[in-house]
Amino acid sequence: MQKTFTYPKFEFVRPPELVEGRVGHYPVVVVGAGPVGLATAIDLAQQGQQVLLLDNDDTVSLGSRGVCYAKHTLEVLDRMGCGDKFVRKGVSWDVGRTFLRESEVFNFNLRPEEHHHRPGMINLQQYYLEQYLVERTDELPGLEKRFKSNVISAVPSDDKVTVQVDTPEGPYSLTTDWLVVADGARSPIRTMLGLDIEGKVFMDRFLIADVVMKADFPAERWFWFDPPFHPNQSVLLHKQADNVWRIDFQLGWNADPVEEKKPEKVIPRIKAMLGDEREFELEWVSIYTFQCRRMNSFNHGRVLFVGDSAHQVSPFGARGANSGIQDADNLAWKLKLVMDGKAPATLLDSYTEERSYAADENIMNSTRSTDFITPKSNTSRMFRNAVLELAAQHPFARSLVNSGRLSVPTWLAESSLNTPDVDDFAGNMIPGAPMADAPLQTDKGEGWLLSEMGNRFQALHYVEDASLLDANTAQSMAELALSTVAVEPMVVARQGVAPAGLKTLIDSKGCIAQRYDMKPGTTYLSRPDQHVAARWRALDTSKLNAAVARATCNG
Ligand SMILES: O=C(O)CCc1cccc(O)c1
Repeated sequence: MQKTFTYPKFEFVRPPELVEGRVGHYPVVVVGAGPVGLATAIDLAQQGQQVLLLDNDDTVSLGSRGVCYAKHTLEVLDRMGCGDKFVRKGVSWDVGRTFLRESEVFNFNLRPEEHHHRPGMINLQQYYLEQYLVERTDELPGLEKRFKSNVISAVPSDDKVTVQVDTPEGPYSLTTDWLVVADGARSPIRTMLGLDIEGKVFMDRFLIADVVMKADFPAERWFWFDPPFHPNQSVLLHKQADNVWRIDFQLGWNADPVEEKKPEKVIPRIKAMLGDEREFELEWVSIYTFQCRRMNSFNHGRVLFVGDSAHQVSPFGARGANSGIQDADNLAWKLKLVMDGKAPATLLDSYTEERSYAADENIMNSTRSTDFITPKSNTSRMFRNAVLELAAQHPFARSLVNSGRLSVPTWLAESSLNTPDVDDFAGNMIPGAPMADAPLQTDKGEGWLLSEMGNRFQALHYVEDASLLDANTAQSMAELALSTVAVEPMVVARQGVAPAGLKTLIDSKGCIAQRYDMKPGTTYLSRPDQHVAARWRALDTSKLNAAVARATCNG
């Protein structure tokens, strides 16, 4: 199996610890070169941080566990300098359809409005995601990768973490100021540290069949309840790159995972679905069960947990890898400020605060979908079936159909890092919101708001005509860039070029003003991870500086 992808092999290179027989010290070590570890290492290295990335394997993910990458994840990957590659190779889609038997009962569109750069979702095999992220790491000086390097012990103390690494040429030790753990759902490091992860296991089994076939089905998510080709169970279909199609068959808890993986069991299931005439080849087959659970805290002194090591959900809604990449997005800028001495270590508590809030939202959505797909009792099954029967005719029932609510970024509305609104605003770009994209023009031509945002604090100040910005305002904006935690000032305008060399973003289609409810004088403060931190109807740099202090725990 696996005919469409050639696995890269990453060589083991003897590290200086083994060559020179010494204990190396590193400012930050990331363990695990899956999507989340790679993203964290990239984000830190992009900010000029020296990073060591350790992985126990020498290639990318065997088979494709993750499939769907959401619009927001693509925007994060854009900020990490590699979004285009994913969108070029991936299959973009916006529409999902849910069927009961052979009839469509419900559909959704992930991109209900125009003028966004990225699609609602792309589907791309996890091995491509990892390969492209590895390629991005190759472009970043200061990011060292070590493959075939298995962490066998991690001992934290007040001022460092001591790590033992096993390799094909023997073990060695190193120390690090910060250890970022991205070693997956079973997280050996979590176990080594005796830390718990709590939640529930779902009593169901699913078969993943990735098949290669030429099919002209649309690039949409199709989900069936009780289809004639797989009665009383559910089936999910997604198109991936290279004409690979992901089919998930619900099997029930009593299915034998060894038997069900055999081609002689899998192929008839696929033929029942696609018909005898359609030619296909099996690419990858796997059986999975899942859990919804999370750690109580994601930061433990100098050890920080990201992705599946910290929290897990069912695949329905594609909230696993997408939320893991948002962990990286949330953690990297905070850790960098702490490492640079520009923020206290308490800023890392806000990583747990914000990302455990997100994990709870993901677990809640994932649990609801799973309960709908796998009802726990006869009563729940009767209710579920009644909802499905009613949904085709009655809109009220449609909203109760739940085959997975697809990943969207978390609105960090409750975060202690936000400065609450004191002025009136319409719309949803509230403090804590992930910033909405919008088309614009710069002196380089047409572009997108989010391409101008991120990796630093920024202040967006709106005027009608940038050339009429008064000298005092321009001067106070320019001074924002000189603070310890620098804020890049930018002017958003319908026309004109701002004085004093301030960057001007032309809101060519009026979408920025509309999406952010901007009026002349409106000022937004955004965080390095493209979340809104604060906003006012007029620029007051003392309020803005206080909001930066609050967003960095310097207040
Ligand atoms: O469409 C969905 O809800 C998720 C699709 C998915 C994600 C990860 C694995 C998998 O087999 C299916």
